[in-house]
Amino acid sequence: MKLFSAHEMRAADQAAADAGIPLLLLMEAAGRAVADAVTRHFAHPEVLVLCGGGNNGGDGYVAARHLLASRRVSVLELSSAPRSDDARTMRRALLAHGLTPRPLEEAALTRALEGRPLVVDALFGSGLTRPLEGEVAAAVARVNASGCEVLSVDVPSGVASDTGELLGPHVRATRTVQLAGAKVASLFHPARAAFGAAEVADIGIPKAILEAHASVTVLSPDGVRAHLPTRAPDTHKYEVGTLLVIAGSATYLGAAEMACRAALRAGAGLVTLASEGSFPGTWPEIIHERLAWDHDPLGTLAELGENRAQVRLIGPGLDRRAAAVLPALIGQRRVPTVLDAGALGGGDAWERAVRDHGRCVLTPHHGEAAKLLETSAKAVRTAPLEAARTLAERTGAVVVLKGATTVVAAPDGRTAAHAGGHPGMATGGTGDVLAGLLGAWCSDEGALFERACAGVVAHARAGERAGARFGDGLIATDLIGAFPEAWRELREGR
Ligand SMILES: NC(=O)C1=CN([C@@H]2O[C@H](COP(=O)(O)OP(=O)(O)OC[C@H]3O[C@@H](n4cnc5c(N)ncnc54)[C@H](O)[C@@H]3O)[C@@H](O)[C@H]2O)[C@@H](O)CC1
Ligand SMILES: Nc1ncnc2c1ncn2[C@@H]1O[C@H](COP(=O)(O)OP(=O)(O)O)[C@@H](O)[C@H]1O
Ligand SMILES: [K+]
Repeated sequence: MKLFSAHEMRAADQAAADAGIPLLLLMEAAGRAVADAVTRHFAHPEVLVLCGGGNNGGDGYVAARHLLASRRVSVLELSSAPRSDDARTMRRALLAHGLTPRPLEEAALTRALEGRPLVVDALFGSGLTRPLEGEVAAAVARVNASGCEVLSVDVPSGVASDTGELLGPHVRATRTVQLAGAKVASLFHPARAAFGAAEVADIGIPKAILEAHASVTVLSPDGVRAHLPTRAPDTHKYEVGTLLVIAGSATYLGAAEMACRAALRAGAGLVTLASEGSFPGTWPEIIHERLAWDHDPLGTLAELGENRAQVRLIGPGLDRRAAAVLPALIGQRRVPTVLDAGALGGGDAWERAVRDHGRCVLTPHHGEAAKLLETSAKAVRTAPLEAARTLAERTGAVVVLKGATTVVAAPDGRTAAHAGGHPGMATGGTGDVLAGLLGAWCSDEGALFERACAGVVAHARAGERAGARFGDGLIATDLIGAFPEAWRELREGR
């Protein structure tokens, strides 16, 4: 499934019109899809449709007409003269069926809500240009306070469709029928919550046109299945990807260990941890190589044979002293290299090393991305798609921008987003687990973007499984425990 900005959606509409499918046809399909969703999900005998002056209101008139056959329908409208020609046409069609919209005034709305109807919110869609205020804002507040169930058309009115940020008063929908494609706001918090249950309705725009106009893919288990690693029955450990993990410090040895454990559970052929100090070795499968950051660490690492480091993961819990050699360390081997946490150093030399390397995967959270982009974490949170794309373009690396919704961006512009997982994953170490499993899965250097996408979905699925068991009290090692079953579910399409 694709994710659309308002601009991309308008371009797709226009392309459909140019190809011979006028907007009026799309509006008819949109309104019918909304009426169908009402029939499928709500039993209310009474439906109150609120129509704005744009095309979103036009969809509302169409839905009202289709619902007349099965429900008691009333329509309140923001302006008695809709601005768009198509919406005007649809309003006339409704009049022809004997239903006359009334002005959306305070007294009329209060009276209508007393009957506890299902409210169909067709006030504003993707054409919102500024926060709601005045009478409209008051009407939205009244609808929210009424406790009535609300089905929003395309976007909950007042939510700006291109950002997860909430700009002002908005409808809190029970369900939203998005038209033709998912909107950016439906995937990112906090706006995501305003959509309630979100679905996408096909309104007759040809698939090829939709594909050509959207730049972001919404990740799903079905979408990444083809990119899960598989192994031949006669394979051996040096063929499925050996991983060198350069990580850990006296304080953060656990981060290194969790990354190594996750990599093993994600099928790495051999996992070697290079860190300073002694390693407790609670998992005997992890091979430990001692490293001294003050004494020729690059020399020690160079001595490790090629076959021990077909992929590298650098960063979880990394000793601060490693910062001095990071650029040289990144450039030391040209194998796929995942850079996480302490290895996301930033600065000119670091950026050059990452770019020259050309096979890196960066896994910043919002704070780390902000540091790399020399901006604020708030700016990254407000525009995560742009932040991930910019970083990927600047560094030539695949970027996994982590958060409640995670964005994956490739230097060639491909972008994907995933809103899975569980809020319990907001706990120390879950990022180390992701880094470890990406290390295991990024052995296919021709498909770093695809493997990163698959890893993000599998990690989130493990979080969902662990969340179902432990709730908000889940801890990072629970993800490792849940991972094999999550991987199997993805593979088998369960
Ligand atoms: N491909 C699609 O997705 C299709 C979308 N259609 C509908 O068209 C909608 C977009 O239509 P429009 O572009 O007409 O936009 P809207 O229907 O969202 O309305 C925007 C109108 O309200 C005004 N406005 C914006 N913000 C305001 C504010 N805060 N206070 C008061 N007035 C404000 C604008 O000037 C504009 O006239 C979609 O959301 C969808 O419902 C369908 O009708 C057909 C196809
Ligand atoms: N509310 C949430 N919902 C879903 N996933 C989340 C949520 N919060 C965090 N995550 C996921 O958990 C991981 C946290 O990573 P990170 O912040 O690097 O943690 P740490 O550095 O402690 O390991 C990321 O993969 C992120 O996508
Ligand atoms: K709406």
